[in-house]
Amino acid sequence: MAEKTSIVNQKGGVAKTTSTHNIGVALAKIGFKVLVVDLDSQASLTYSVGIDPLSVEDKNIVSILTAKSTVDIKECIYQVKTVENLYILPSIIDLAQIELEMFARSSREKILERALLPIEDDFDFILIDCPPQLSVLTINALSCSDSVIIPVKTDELAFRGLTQLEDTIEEIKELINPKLEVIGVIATMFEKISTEDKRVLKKLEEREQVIGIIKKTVEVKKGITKGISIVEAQETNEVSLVYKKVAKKLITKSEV
Ligand SMILES: Nc1ncnc2c1ncn2[C@@H]1O[C@H](COP(=O)(O)OP(=O)(O)OP(=O)(O)O)[C@@H](O)[C@H]1O
Repeated sequence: MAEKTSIVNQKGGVAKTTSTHNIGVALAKIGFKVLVVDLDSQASLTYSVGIDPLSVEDKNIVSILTAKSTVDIKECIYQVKTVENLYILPSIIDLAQIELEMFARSSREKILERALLPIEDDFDFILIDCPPQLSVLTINALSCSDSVIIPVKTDELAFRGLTQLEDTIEEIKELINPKLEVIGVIATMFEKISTEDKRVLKKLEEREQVIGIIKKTVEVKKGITKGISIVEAQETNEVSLVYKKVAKKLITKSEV
């Protein structure tokens, strides 16, 4: 059965998508079969792996989360062309609309878990890129995951949002999913020359299990329009090495 990990933070623009993509590529390159799930209606992860959401309009995450869906999830999963062993369950803009429908259903926290059940044994790892809200979609991701990775941008506002996120994770552990384990925080877009970044990183390290520090660099953005992650484009780049280290943490967790 796949190790399922949510990449989560209710703050926007903290590198959830970038982290999901790069950790997914790192795991796939080792030889694991990996599914990345785009749970964000902005469909950034879908774009990042080189898929136009319009080209998957009929078969995507919405198809399987909709009430009374009869679509086979296997038909909604696409191979990422540039990376062997990497697959995506893509998103489209309509995902925002089905949240309301999901909210009205009973067992609303378990809709994603039920949807993923038929393919769990087909993958070694499933990474879920969560939306930037503590919405019913995020709750679904946390409810079905074995573990959580939290990307946090090294600025004061991002740091302040952590308590609310950790409270939510604790509540989900208590009420819905006792197996959920926080693997740690990735400090993202860190700029060494910034005093604020250094101060926030120090506070993060004092309070959290920091499993990686990702520097802010233009190299990360470069591949996005081509659908190529930095772990693919520049295997030995410092950022790639950190994402590979984080991937190894997940492997260790899955072996326990
Ligand atoms: N290490 C980095 N250096 C420079 N830019 C980065 C880095 N990591 C991510 N970015 C850029 O920051 C922006 C936000 O990143 P990303 O989309 O991964 O964040 P997110 O948390 O998924 O956002 P959202 O909450 O909107 O889904 C993107 O333009 C991305 O290319």
